[in-house]
Amino acid sequence: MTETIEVSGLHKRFGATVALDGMTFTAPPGTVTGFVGPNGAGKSTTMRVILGLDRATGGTALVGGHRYPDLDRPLTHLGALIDANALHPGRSGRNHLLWMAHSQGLGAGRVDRVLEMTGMRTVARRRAGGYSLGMRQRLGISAAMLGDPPALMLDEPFNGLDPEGIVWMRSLLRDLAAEGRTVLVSSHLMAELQDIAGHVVFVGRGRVLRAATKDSLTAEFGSLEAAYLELTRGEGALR
Ligand SMILES: Nc1ncnc2c1ncn2[C@@H]1O[C@H](COP(=O)(O)OP(=O)(O)OP(=O)(O)O)[C@@H](O)[C@H]1O
Repeated sequence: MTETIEVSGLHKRFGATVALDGMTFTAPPGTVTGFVGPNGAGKSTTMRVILGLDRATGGTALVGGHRYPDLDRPLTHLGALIDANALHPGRSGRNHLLWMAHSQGLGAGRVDRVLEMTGMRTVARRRAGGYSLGMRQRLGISAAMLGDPPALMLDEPFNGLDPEGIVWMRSLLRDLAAEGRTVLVSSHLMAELQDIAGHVVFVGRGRVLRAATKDSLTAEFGSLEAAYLELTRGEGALR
């Protein structure tokens, strides 16, 4: 079960704004790949293009060699957490997952297993509208894990988690990568990635500034935070 996430030469504009300007990198199996850069660098747009939610004007985005929209039962190839708020507030967390599972030919047993894995079992029958951001993030991870996919792509998964949740998320991501999965994680929190990332892709203004192993970056700059500050200097203007 290995599925590499590969983006090559992605271009995307929103009107006059260039969101992606030749974005190219690979997230390999068996490691956490950190995807980092200032606000507006193009991280979320890249993830949305990979999922087929935004259409690039050029380039390719492949999961295990295939375009995500072409995959049969896509949740069994790539699990994604893009927007933890994308929930029907009146529906329970469990019903939200049951509906997703059904669309992929997966049963209620798998739903209960992922709810257990993310610590959501006891609150899963409550209305999702009453969930804290941390609970919504955990439900989003549950959804991403539904199809037991070999690749995961998570946009800011540490957002809204309390310290216990952050420790839990770190060890979950580390374990998922240790199982051989591809784990692509965007974050602004270099301290969270320092311990768990094997590779880091730094981006700014829609393209890659540097992609390297965490060890080589730490050897060169001292820490990921120092690497971030050096590599993204001047790239941070909100666009
Ligand atoms: N739907 C949209 N309409 C117009 N512009 C957009 C849209 N989505 C993204 N953009 C613009 O594209 C650029 C890249 O945005 P994107 O959200 O991909 O960056 P990001 O790296 O994820 O930022 P952040 O760290 O703030 O989440 C920004 O200039 C943003 O304003």
